[in-house]
Amino acid sequence: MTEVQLQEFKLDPDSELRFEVESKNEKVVLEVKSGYAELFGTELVKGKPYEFHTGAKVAVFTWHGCTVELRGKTEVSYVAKETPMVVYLNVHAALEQQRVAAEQESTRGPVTMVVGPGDVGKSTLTRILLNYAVRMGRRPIYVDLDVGQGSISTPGTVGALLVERPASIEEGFSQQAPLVYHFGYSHPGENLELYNTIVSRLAEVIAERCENNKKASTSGVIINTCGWIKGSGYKVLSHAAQAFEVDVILVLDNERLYNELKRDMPKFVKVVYLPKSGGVVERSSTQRAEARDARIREYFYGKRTPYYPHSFDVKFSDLKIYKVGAPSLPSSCMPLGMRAEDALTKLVTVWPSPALQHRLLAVSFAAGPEDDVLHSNLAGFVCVTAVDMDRQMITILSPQPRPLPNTVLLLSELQYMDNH
Ligand SMILES: Nc1ncnc2c1ncn2[C@@H]1O[C@H](COP(=O)(O)OP(=O)(O)OP(=O)(O)O)[C@@H](O)[C@H]1O
Repeated sequence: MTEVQLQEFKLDPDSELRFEVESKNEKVVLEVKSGYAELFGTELVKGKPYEFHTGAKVAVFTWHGCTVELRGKTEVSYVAKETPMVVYLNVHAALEQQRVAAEQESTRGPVTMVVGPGDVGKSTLTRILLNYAVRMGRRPIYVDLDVGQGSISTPGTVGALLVERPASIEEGFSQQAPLVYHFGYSHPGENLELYNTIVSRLAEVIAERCENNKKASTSGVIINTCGWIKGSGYKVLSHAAQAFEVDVILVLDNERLYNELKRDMPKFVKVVYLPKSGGVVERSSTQRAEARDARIREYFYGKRTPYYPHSFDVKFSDLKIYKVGAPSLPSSCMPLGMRAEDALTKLVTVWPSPALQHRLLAVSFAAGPEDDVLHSNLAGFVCVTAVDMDRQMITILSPQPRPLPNTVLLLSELQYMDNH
């Protein structure tokens, strides 16, 4: 029997324990023995074991001091005394003041966008701010515009959630009734026109929902974005800021972006520069691809709580599969009144073929192709596991048993090999 590695750490107030689990099929169990600690804004329960698996990069922070035990093999584990948590807490306090004002004046709470290059801790800061807000009894809306590493639904989508309780340590925010729109790629640059269209649509729907939900409206919105900040990436961010009518932009660790936004945003938008945490771990493109894959696997099979997806056959004739975006033609070849960019948001019929194998298909809520498919949110995703051209059938992996809730499906570039 191999011996379980056991480590105990005594943390002073305002410090954090950072650790990473790297080895394949490894499991590390964390337990707070005494004192108080939190993980990215969620309080840890004393004496309760929390499990972390391969790929986890974690920080256990304490405001008051604590003793923590780790069981299992960690590649890195150290205590850091320098953290930006006080600065992040101050940001939370400032947002909270705006929420109080919004409540008193029956106006909208702060709409905050977190921006910065890749691997600076944007998702982590978003999670911390949402957790702090919900711990104060707020019901903020979490928007994720990161189509590459997003945590709502699957990669290749933008989405929003109403946050009603702190993120679970092991599973993140509860994914009940998310609002999700199809993009189909892991980078916004693959179809800027479509990306901007769905971001505007998401902003519009959230504004409508806030009108009917005063609590969510005064609690405000926190938006996580992609790490693409130069050239067209900057334009995409500016467009999102405009679409969501943001009040605050938090810029993590990039002075150039901070100065550009300060110069270009209207005066009422507060642009704030924040340091990144020294603990944020940089990920290689392979690790990012692996994280995307793990996210899709989690969508079908669950993380801590296992899900049991269904596999069934569907006739080609029972499906209407579309891809968004026709090849763009030069403007001179377009019909009068149409822009070349319009082609990028057009639906193109996809005929089933073996090329569909392993591809994700978004199940739309749109009644038919004549309906506004791009502006309709998604019921969910299925993955094509086999295509039988002889029987004219595809086999799909679906979170729900048959029948599919809708026959309008949108093809995603993202793939998933189901070898569960
Ligand atoms: N203080 C910390 N200590 C240890 N690990 C951390 C800390 N903060 C964040 N991390 C880890 O670093 C990784 C990158 O952080 P995060 O995903 O927040 O960055 P990001 O800027 O959103 O990345 P992306 O460019 O993919 O959008 C995550 O795995 C996260 O768990």
